[in-house]
Amino acid sequence: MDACIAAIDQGTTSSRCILFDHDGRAIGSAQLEHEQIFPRAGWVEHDPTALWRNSARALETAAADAGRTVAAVGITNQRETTIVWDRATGEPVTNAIVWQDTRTDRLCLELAGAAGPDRYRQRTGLPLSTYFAGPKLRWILDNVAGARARAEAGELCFGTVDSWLVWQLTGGRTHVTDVTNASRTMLMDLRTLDWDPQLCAEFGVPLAMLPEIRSSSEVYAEVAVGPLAGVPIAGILGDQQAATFGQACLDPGEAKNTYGTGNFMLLNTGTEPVDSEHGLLTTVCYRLGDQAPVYALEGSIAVTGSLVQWLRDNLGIIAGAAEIEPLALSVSDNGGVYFVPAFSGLFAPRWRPDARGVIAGLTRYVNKAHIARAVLEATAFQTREVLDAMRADSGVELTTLKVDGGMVGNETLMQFQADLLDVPVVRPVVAETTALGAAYAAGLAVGYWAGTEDVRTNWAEDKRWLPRMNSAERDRRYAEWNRAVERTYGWLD
Ligand SMILES: Nc1ncnc2c1ncn2[C@@H]1O[C@H](COP(=O)(O)OP(=O)(O)O)[C@@H](O)[C@H]1O
Ligand SMILES: O=P(O)(O)OC[C@H](O)CO
Repeated sequence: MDACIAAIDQGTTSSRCILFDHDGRAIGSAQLEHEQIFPRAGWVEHDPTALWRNSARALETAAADAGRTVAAVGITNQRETTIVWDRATGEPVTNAIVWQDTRTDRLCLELAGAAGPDRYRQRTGLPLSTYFAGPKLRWILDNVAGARARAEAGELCFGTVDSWLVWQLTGGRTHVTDVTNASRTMLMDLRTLDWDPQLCAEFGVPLAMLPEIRSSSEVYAEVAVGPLAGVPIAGILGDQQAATFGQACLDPGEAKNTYGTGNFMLLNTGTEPVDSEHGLLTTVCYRLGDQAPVYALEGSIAVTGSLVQWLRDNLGIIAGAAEIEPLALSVSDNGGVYFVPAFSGLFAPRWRPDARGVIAGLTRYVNKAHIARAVLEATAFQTREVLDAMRADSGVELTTLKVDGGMVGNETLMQFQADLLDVPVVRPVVAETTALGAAYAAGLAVGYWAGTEDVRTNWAEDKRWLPRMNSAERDRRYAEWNRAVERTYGWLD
């Protein structure tokens, strides 16, 4: 039987492994959820050992079930989530601090100083925000007993989840990351693609604890533990960059939007970084071996699918995510309700750490179905803000928006999205584009696929939603949304 490529997708809510064949079709998978740990308001943690254990188990299970030879392993991961571990024992010094965690809000204000949050934007492409790994790493060094001294003595390693998984897969021999993940730390110079010693000094991060930055597609090492020992690890991409690659957005001007825990729209801008003046991030999209890096503009939204989970877990209005669609459709509109889920402040394009969530427009008339509708609409409205910023920064007018992620099974949301953007929304046959992108990166490095033309050829459309809302209605609703967003501002000092 033909060999296949395995992709580990270590995400915010679960770890999965998907196996792909030459046509880019999924031929097997396994998935395990892990605990979301909320020790205090604003704090979000994961147990690093659970992330590794679940990823390893998913890899082994998927490979055993498929019974095919695995030619290479690719890794894609929730980005920014920060792990520090002991170089000798592999023991984490504390839980992983997750990208959504806001404990570093005051630290970010201090680091910004009089220069403000855009102090490092030119060099890193990022505003100073709790979102990124640099401030989280600084927090660990400042707050975990003995961590700074041990880091300075070279005893500790830092990594985003990709680094952590490679370290574990190689039995502690290989400490690497790829350019896409490194570009989310605030410690890498976006143009040299290397750690910036001055930035590291300003963040108080010893260079000795940082992984080596490599491309997104090359053989880094072989798996050294478990039944897949000897298989090359040959691709690493942050999950949103992987989805962009898996969606075959390989030319400047092509974009995708992923609807998962949060939403992330990435626009390929080619081999030069484009500075954003409208609240987007400049990030590395991918780098294949020693080819020139490809950059992207990114609009990151912290809370979209996780608002559906919140409705399920915190309010109990639905028992499962799929129930939101029939509930929302049981009423003809949102009843005047707008739900702005600023649970971690607001990310792109507003970057308002002082904001907190608001449900606006409540009256005695409103019921849970209106709230469900407002929850779905919140994802589409936030995406509209990001697309407007993309347009303003790049001048690109998208002819279609490629979508993927867990929420795109929700047809009501997809139709509303097309209506609100006035752009057709297109879902591919393989909706697991994140894992697919990592598989392509790994498969290209070992010659399983010949070149990026294969990525393009394998992409196929499944369904398309065309805009059908009139512009007056679109403008009215968007104006109401904007009024609701303004009411979230200034809740925190
Ligand atoms: N039918 C649905 N309607 C709305 N949201 C959904 C639906 N199915 C799943 N979701 C949401 O999608 C998210 C899961 O998407 P996924 O891409 O697997 O996330 P991640 O990779 O961030 O873990 C969850 O937050 C869930 O609430
Ligand atoms: O795990 P996901 O799919 O929600 O992605 C999280 C992002 O990488 C955060 O930047």
